[in-house]
Amino acid sequence: MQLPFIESCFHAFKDQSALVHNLTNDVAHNTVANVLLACRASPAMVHDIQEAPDFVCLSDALAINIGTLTQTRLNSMLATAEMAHSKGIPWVLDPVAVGATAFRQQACRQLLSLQPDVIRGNASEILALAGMSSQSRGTDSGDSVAAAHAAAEALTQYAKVVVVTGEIDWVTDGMNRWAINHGHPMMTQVTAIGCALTALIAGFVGANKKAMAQAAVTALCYYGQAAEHAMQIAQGPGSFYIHFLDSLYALQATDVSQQARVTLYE
Ligand SMILES: Nc1ncnc2c1ncn2[C@@H]1O[C@H](COP(=O)(O)OP(=O)(O)O)[C@@H](O)[C@H]1O
Ligand SMILES: Cc1ncsc1CCOP(=O)(O)O
Ligand SMILES: [Mg+2]
Repeated sequence: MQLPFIESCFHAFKDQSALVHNLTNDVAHNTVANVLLACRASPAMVHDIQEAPDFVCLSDALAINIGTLTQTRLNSMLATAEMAHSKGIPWVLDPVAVGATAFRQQACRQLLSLQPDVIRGNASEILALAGMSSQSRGTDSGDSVAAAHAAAEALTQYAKVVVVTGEIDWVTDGMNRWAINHGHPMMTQVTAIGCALTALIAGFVGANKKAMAQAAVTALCYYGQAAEHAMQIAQGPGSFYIHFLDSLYALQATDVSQQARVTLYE
C-alpha cells in the first residue's frame, strides 16, 4: 500500500538531521550511534543527571532505554524525561526486559507517569508493560506480535503511540492501527538492533511532531526495507550488520514509499 505520508515524514526526518539524545544501555551505544549516523541523524549519549536534563533541551528527541538499568541511571532518566515533556520535546521509551524484575517494572511505572510520546518494545515487553503475562527470554521476545495487540492498545492510555515489533510490526495511536510487513529474522541475531530502532523512531517523531504515528510507521518501513536489502548480500550476522548500515545510508524516500508493505486498520 502506498501511503503519501511516508515520503513527507522521510523528507522531514532527513531535512532536520535530527539530534537524538540517548539514555541507552551499555550494549547498544555504538550500534545506536552508527545507525543514527547512517540515517543522517546526529546521536548524542549524555547520561549524568548533572547535565542530561540540560542537554535534552538542545535535542530534537529523547530515547530512553532501560537495558542496563541502575538506580543512578534511572534517576537521570526520570529527570531528563520530565524536562523533555515539559519542553515539548518528544521522548520514546524502550522497556527492555521489563517483565524480568521488579526493579524494571517499578522503573517503567515511574517512566510511564512522565507521559512518553512513543513506547517501542518487542511483543513480550509490551505484554509485560501492560501487566499481562508474557514469555520473554531475557531481552528477547517469546510472544507473537498479534498476542500483544490488545496490550499495545491498553498502553495508549500512557503514550500517544505504541509500537510492537517482531515479524510483522504493529503501530497504534488508539484510533488507527498499522501493520508493517518488513524486516528479516536476521535482525534478531545482532544485538541492539531493537535499541537502535527505538532511537531512529525518536528521530522520526522529533522531526514529525504533528504526525507521530505516521512517523513511526515510516521509520519501521525504512528500517525493515534496509534489512531486506542487506540480506540480499549478507552471509551471516556480521556482514548483515555492515550491509544494514550501508542500506540505511542509501535508501531514498521514493524507494521506501513505493516498496511499503503496510496495512491500515481504521
Ligand atoms: N521474525 C522477524 N522477521 C522480520 N523482522 C523481524 C523479525 N523479528 C524482528 N524483526 C525486526 O527486528 C527489529 C527489532 O525488533 P525486535 O527483535 O522485536 O526488537 P528487540 O531487539 O528489542 O527484541 C524490528 O525492525 C523488527 O521488525
Ligand atoms: C543483551 C542486552 N542486555 C541488556 S540490554 C541488551 C541489548 C538488547 O538489545 P535489543 O533489545 O535491541 O535486542
Ligand atoms: Mg529490545
